[in-house]
Order: sequence, then C-alpha cells, then structure tokens
Amino acid sequence: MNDAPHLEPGMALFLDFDGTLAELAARPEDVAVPSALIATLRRIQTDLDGALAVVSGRPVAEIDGFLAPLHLPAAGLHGLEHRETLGARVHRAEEGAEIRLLKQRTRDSGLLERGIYFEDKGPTLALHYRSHPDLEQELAAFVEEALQDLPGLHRVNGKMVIEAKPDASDKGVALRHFMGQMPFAGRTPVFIGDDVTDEDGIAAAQALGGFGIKVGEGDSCARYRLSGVAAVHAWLDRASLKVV
Ligand SMILES: O=P(O)(O)OC[C@H]1O[C@H](O[C@H]2O[C@H](CO)[C@@H](O)[C@H](O)[C@H]2O)[C@H](O)[C@@H](O)[C@@H]1O
Repeated sequence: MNDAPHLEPGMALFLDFDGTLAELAARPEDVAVPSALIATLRRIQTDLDGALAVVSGRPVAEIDGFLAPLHLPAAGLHGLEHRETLGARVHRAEEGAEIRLLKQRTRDSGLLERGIYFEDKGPTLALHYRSHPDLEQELAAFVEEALQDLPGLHRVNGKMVIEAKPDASDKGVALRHFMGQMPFAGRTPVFIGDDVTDEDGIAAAQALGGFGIKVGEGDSCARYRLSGVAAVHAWLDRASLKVV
C-alpha cells in the first residue's frame, strides 16, 4: 500500500469513528475527542461544501455527543441509522423481535455477571470482552448458538466485541446511500476506517472510483494506509489546509 494522497475539492469524505477519529478506550463511554479535531472537521466540512460524513457502528446520537457542537451527516449502527444532511432528523430502523430475544437470552446467560459488557444499541447489540479477553471463545460460542434460530440477525466481529445486527445494511450500503444525494453526488468518495466492518465502506468507495484508507495493521482491500489515529488526525489537518 502507498502513502495516502491528499484530499481534493471534488472528493466526499467518509470517516469511521472508533479507532479512526478516536483512540480505542477501555469502555465505549470512555472515548475522548480533542477539540482541535472538531475544529479541523468543521473546516473540512466547509471546504468540501458539506460532503463529509461519519459512518459508525455507534448510534448517531453518540457521535453527535463526541463531536459536539458539530452535527455532521452520519450513518450509525453500521448503516441502520441515517442523517443525510447537516442537522436533519435521524432515521432509525426499528428494534426487531429477534434482537429483543437475543438481548433476553444474553441477560439470562450469566455472561454479563462475569464481565461481558452489554451495549444495547436498539436494533443492534454489542457484547464487549475487552476487560475479559479470556471469555472471547465462550462469548463467540454463545452468540453463534443463539443466532442459529434467529435467521434475520448477522454476527459481526469487531475489536474485542461481537455484535449482532439485522442483515439490512452495512457501511458500503451507507456510503452508496450518501453518494446518491447532494452534497455527495458526483464527487469522488474516500472512506477511512480501521475495522473489519469498514471494509464494506472502503470497497464501496473504490468501486465508485474513489479510494479507501486502512487505519492500522491488518488485511484490507484499501489502496492506502495510515498507521493509527494520530496519523489520521495529521492527514485531516493537512487536508484542511490543502483543500481550496
Ligand atoms: O464503526 P466504529 O465507529 O468504529 O464503531 C465500532 C464499535 O466501536 C465501539 O467499540 C469499540 O470502541 C470502544 C471504545 O474505544 C472499545 O472499548 C471497544 O472495545 C471497541 O470494540 C462501540 O462501543 C461499538 O458500539 C461500535 O460498534
């Protein structure tokens, strides 16, 4: 992979949140975003005529909280939530019967008492084992078994987390949705992300003539790579000074 090229005025920028804009932390709520990053994102948003969106596994409301006072166009819950334009209403998929059942089975499993962190995101569920890595195999086996008679749900492995979500969307679907609308339509998409779920967004950007940037180590279909969150911040800083 080569060095990431600069952002140009005709591009549309899609950014993952955890592990890309924000360093990973012990628990989801422990994450912090430097105020300088918010100022940089605001500048880029203006420079790209609004064609900047966050595409995350988190709910959009949490992204808004971390990036306050910025309320960027955003896709949350791996594309199950959408806010197309700055400050517009968030559209969210319903919490289905299957995910409700999975949540109940998880509460009954005894895994939470042993340290698995339960992140209820409405239509999706994230089960974190960061503070108990020894439980990874057991948790994976539990989720695998539980999903056998919940065919509408799909397992997604993240960083020290196993998520269950409906099949309806992923980050690639989210990117394509944005690219069909102004101010994104007609631009060259760039997707930056660190995790397995970001590969759908990166592949979609590259299929539409743009490029992806993988953050950190690991296999990726991205054409470019940045070493970590600090390198992403530096790239964004340079971008915010370059785009004219
Ligand atoms: O798509 P993203 O914006 O990268 O979100 C992916 C998941 O990120 C969060 O979990 C991850 O970050 C936590 C905070 O650093 C960390 O404690 C955890 O181990 C990571 O997996 C978030 O909690 C999930 O809901 C997101 O889906």
